[in-house]
Amino acid sequence: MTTEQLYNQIQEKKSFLCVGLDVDLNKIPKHLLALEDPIFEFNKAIIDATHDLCVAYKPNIAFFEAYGMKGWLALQKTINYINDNYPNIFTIADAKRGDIGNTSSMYAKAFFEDLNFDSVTVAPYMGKDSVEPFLAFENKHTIMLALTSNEGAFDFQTLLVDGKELYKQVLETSKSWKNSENLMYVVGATKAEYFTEVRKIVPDSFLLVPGVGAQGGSLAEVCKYGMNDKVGLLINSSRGIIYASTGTDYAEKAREEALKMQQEMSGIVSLKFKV
Ligand SMILES: O=c1ccn([C@@H]2O[C@H](COP(=O)(O)O)[C@@H](O)[C@H]2O)c(=O)[nH]1
Repeated sequence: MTTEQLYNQIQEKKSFLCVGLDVDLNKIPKHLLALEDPIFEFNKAIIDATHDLCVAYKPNIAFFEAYGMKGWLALQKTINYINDNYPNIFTIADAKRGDIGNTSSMYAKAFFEDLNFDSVTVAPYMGKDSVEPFLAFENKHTIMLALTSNEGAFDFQTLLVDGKELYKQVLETSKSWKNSENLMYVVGATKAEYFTEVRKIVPDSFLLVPGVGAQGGSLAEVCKYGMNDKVGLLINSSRGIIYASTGTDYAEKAREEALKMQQEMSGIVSLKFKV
């Protein structure tokens, strides 16, 4: 999917919501556990209930890998279900990969070719040759960790390197890499006050923003400081949506939570673009 197609979706749906699919068998409604593939059935119901309110889905790969072969199969069925039924929706494999170039190429093939995700999250720590293999794929996107939503982000990401915070160095340096137009960045919603600085360096890039909902970040604050002329944000909520209820009404309640976020986004988009 191109960024233009993603932007068209945002305009059509008046939403820049990304629903995170972090499926934990200890948290899903108990009646699903009797089914052959509870993870997929859970995801399918959530996707069917929210697809018109969001523009992206972000399965976090850890939640699938944790269940071995069954988890990997559920991931494959989930991504195929989205691609077959809702092909306009942007898909993010939240895998936080990155290794020596030779290995990164194989990670990229796994997520872009085999599973056919539109994007994958990548850690920048190993530098240029660990990220460029992901960038080589046309119309696929590499979402690099810049300033993460967790407390530990302050351990390294805000340290000064040659007088500049490390996350700023990461943003600036990555712009010089081959096919850098295929980059997007993760910036946590819990650090809304940093968005102005981020936008000075990457004014036009899409930012994937986790940390609203369960982690307490504010959608309004992120939009105030982080939105660009094409919105430029994908706001993720996982637990706040998918675990809105642990009863048989879980999909309905997930829809209600997604709708609340979409309505807030719609208000912001209408105000900003006077539509
Ligand atoms: O900085 C980051 C990067 C990734 N994440 C991931 O996003 C979701 C957030 O889930 P919530 O339930 O909405 O808190 C989860 O998959 C994280 O691994 C992040 O939170 N922060």
